[in-house]
Amino acid sequence: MVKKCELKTVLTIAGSDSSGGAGIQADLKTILASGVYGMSAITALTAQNTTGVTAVVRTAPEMLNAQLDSIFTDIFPDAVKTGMVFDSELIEVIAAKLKQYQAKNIVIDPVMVATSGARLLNEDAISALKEQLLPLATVITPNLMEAEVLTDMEIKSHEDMIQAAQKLYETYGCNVLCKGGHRHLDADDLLYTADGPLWLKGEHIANPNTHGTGCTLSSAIASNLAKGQDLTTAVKKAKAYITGALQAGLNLGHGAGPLHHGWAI
Ligand SMILES: Nc1ncnc2c1ncn2[C@@H]1O[C@H](COP(=O)(O)OP(=O)(O)OP(=O)(O)O)[C@@H](O)[C@H]1O
Ligand SMILES: Cc1ncc(COP(=O)(O)O)c(N)n1
Repeated sequence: MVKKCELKTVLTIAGSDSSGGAGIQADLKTILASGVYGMSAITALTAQNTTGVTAVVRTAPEMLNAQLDSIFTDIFPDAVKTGMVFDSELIEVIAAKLKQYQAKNIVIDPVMVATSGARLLNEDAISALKEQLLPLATVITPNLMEAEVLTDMEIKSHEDMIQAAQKLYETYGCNVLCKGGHRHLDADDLLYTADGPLWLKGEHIANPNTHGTGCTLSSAIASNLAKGQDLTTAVKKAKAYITGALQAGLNLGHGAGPLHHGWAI
């Protein structure tokens, strides 16, 4: 007789990256490395590698619906993260299912464009993302460019990051982690909650292999929330995870390569 084992569970709703560096694959690696059980609902298949995306096929809305029903009616996730959601029809399905099943600990990574330049969210889906998904989030994790699009502001300084995060917090009623990975002098992220702004300081690591940093960070936050950590602890530990995964210096592929998951093992 095998002894019973309990694990917390995380669902990622995102696109598949055939090279394993971002999307569903990065999410599941991070979730596993965090000691949590991972599940996936795939929004799109991408043919992609470290140099770029060559093809995208989106999942039919009925199929995304069916994946979400299968998951929520059996193994209820302790946390959910969303990544590439691609278009407004898929966003509608996701928002409806998150509401129907009263999902908790929702981390929304408002993925818009891949590091390599490919669009992962249709231009006309930005309003659906804002109106339907962001208000459901426990925390949203825009990078600087995404925060600019969502706030219609130019973000250059630390002060701009605070203003943008505050605007998002007030408009959508969710906590905000504004990521500073694209800053050149540092990699300071800003967490904005009911307690106001909190800087998570980071040194810029000179590693060109940053494919999937955003996916990894949001999955680590979701895993930590699933384990019962409060948001600030979850985000601080996720920042430590991404820093270690970048410092490990994995070097694969001909372009911006993937991260080293399980670097601490
Ligand atoms: N070169 C770096 N040095 C240190 N930390 C970094 C670096 N690049 C990214 N990070 C960290 O990685 C996390 C993800 O931030 P980033 O701004 O890269 O998100 P993103 O653009 O959404 O990621 P992605 O490249 O997957 O789209 C943040 O915690 C950020 O500070
Ligand atoms: C399926 C999928 N989801 C997300 C990203 C963003 O990651 P990055 O900005 O590092 O390319 C991606 N490239 N592919």
